[in-house]
Amino acid sequence: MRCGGDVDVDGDGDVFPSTPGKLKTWSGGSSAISRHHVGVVHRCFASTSTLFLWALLLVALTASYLSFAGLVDTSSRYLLLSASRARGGGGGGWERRVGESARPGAHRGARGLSVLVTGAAGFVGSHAALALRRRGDGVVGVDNFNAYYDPSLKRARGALLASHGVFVAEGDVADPGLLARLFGAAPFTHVLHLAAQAGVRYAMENPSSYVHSNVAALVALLEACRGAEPRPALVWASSSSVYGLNEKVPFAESDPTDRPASLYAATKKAGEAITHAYSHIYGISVTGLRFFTVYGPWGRPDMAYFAFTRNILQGKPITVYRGRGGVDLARDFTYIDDVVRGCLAALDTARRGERGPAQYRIYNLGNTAPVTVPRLVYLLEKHLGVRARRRVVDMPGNGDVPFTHADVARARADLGYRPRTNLDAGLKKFVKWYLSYYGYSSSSSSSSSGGRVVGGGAAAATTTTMTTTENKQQQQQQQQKQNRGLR
Ligand SMILES: O=C(O)[C@H]1O[C@H](OP(=O)(O)OP(=O)(O)OC[C@H]2O[C@@H](n3ccc(=O)[nH]c3=O)[C@H](O)[C@@H]2O)[C@H](O)[C@@H](O)[C@@H]1O
Repeated sequence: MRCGGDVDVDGDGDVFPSTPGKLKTWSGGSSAISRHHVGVVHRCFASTSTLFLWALLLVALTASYLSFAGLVDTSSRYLLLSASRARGGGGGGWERRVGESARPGAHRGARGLSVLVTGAAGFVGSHAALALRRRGDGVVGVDNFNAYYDPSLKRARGALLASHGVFVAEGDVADPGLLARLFGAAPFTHVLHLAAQAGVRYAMENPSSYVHSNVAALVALLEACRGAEPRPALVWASSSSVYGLNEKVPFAESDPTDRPASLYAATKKAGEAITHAYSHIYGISVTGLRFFTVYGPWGRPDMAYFAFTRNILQGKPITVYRGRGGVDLARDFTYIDDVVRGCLAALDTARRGERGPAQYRIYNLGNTAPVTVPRLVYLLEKHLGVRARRRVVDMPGNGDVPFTHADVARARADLGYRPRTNLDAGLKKFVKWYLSYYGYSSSSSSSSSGGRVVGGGAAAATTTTMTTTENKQQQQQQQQKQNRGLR
């Protein structure tokens, strides 16, 4: 029995009992119920004006509840949105900037691609993003600017992209919220996925970073791609390291890749399997590019050619690994411009939105001319004009492989890929850039750990210790050239 909601349980004068069960315990006999009933009815409905007041109270309570619920809903949505914006480094204009940067140019000859480049502040990513922008494609970058190597170098690449109108969103590709915002803000036709945890030997120090960046982030990206409208074609960076302990040379895409020598290689191999599954199930066009030891200006400080240069200039010894039986190690060192051309050709030839099975391709992008590590050191000495202090040691069991050598027949046939730069010419360009960026004695870029620059290493204008006025002028001219482009 309810009047305005409740009945007095304890008979202490409270009108509103809390539960029907309490009503039962209270109702000792029919007369009691009846007496109480009558009393309550009497108290509740003693007059019409009381009834009217209760009705008014009810209406007011309901109205205030509804407006409070609406307020809670609105404000929680607002808070969620704010949190997600903060994560994406955004603000009011974030979506607008993504949209503008993603829009292809309208000039004649433009291909009209709209490309999301992950790892855009990285070595290959920054070059590829700028090359796309230069030919008129829409480009948006994303990068987490992590500290695997000197983040100031990544910031400098990012600044260069910004000066060419490429917006780089700061965040982790493994964050589905960030990806949802990016895909919500622009209709990307292609994704060039270059974000990764690179480096073969660092996997022994920090294995989980490889699982996070090379596996979890890849899956997050594929999930975003499959839900995107239009659905973008994916071109991504695999690695020559997938050939692992393979001894047949040159390495062809059809060779077995089931004996990885490092966790890095294993995660890249896993990436090939994962992208195949997504391509098969969801019909996503996928192209995996196996890069062969890419080097060049604006390169990665953790790689041998870069770390050797730094040490040679500082008069520090370099460690040259030697293979079993004293055999020199060799790499199919590939110049950055050749790799970028391969990336753009892969994007241009990716088929999207067709009926039938989705395109799934794998290509080697190498130089087809392996060079030994001692020869690399000799070439660096030549271009730097400084003798290296070598420390030759047996190759430690750290995931390294003795040699790599690409067969690029497939890439040549399908992508028109033809590497043009030999190691001598490429290192000459690298050394020129290095000296213009760091100067002849780059003290602040010197602290290293496992070949990684841990701190310092900003743009030439702030870090060089060049001594002569002539050098300073030369450096300023080179800096101006850099501001016009990466190469
Ligand atoms: O091609 C690839 O797939 C890989 O190429 C490079 O890996 P790596 O070829 O090992 O390149 P470096 O680390 O620059 O080493 C080049 C050569 O120098 C040797 N090395 C390296 C470091 C050192 O201190 N001394 C030394 O002799 C290595 O053993 C290797 O033979 C990249 O670091 C990987 O991210 C990439 O995926």
